[in-house]
Amino acid sequence: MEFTKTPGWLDWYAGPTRPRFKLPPGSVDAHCHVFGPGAVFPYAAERKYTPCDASKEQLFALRDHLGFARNVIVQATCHGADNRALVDACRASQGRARGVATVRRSVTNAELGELHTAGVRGVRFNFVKRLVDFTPRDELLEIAGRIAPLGWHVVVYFEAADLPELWDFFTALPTTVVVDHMGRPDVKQPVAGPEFELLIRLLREHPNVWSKVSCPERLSVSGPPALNGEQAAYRDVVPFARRLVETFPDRVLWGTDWPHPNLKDHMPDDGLLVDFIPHIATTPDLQRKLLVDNPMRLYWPEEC
Ligand SMILES: O=C(O)c1cc(C(=O)O)oc(=O)c1
Repeated sequence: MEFTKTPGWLDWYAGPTRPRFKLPPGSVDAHCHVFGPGAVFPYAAERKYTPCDASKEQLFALRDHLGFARNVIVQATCHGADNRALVDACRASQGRARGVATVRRSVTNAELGELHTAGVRGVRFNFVKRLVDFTPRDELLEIAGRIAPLGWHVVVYFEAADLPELWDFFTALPTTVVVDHMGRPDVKQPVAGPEFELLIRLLREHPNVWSKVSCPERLSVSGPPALNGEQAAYRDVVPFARRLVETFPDRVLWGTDWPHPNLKDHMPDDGLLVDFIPHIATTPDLQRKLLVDNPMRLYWPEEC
């Protein structure tokens, strides 16, 4: 199937270029979303933004276009704790997609079992204030305690400035903990500065903590290169992602973040995002760990 456009956010977007970087066989896009379609899977009443529809068919076409073998679909806040669109996409993927869901304390064990059967292997806790209302920490700890026996992990999304306050909560979690988007560092600060150093310390002192080295397009101040530009896209993010990849090669994941909700200034070219990878994972060994070995161990351990 061709990569097709939907009305709205994606409408003026020509579609991703084909990356020059050839992904290792079996690569996993370990952070992407499906949105709706809203007429079938309505957006949550408590959402802070309304996205464009971004269907599973479009996601799977993008996967094939870029050269990925599999997806990890992450529940976005605009769907709240209604995981139907995510489950529908995982089921339709014929085993090529896993999911990270959002659940509330009221979720039943039977519902958790159904999510597991559909392919869900984690829950996401979101602390980004522009995206969610506050959830009491005791509720989140209770959820983490219930999903741990299923072998699931917890994905956390937060702003770097909030890490000191969240530290005790993160280090109390009984599961593998995956930090979204490198903990959103301010890339104007030095890569060896105190803010990013705290994230590095979190991973160094807690071997159950992983990080996604995703979302240069959100973190960058320098932005994408001009068309036909020679320099690496989002080059100011490279030192941050590269430091994580080289220091913790067995605990990093990469994802497109398609369809890039809430980016107001530009629509990222997912082909360019793939071409960012060899700048942060500079050897075939690091690339294979980042794109194949690590996500497979976390999401398809039965195949490892
Ligand atoms: O930075 C964001 O706006 C964003 C939002 C969501 C979400 O709404 O869940 O997910 C992401 O990975 C990133």
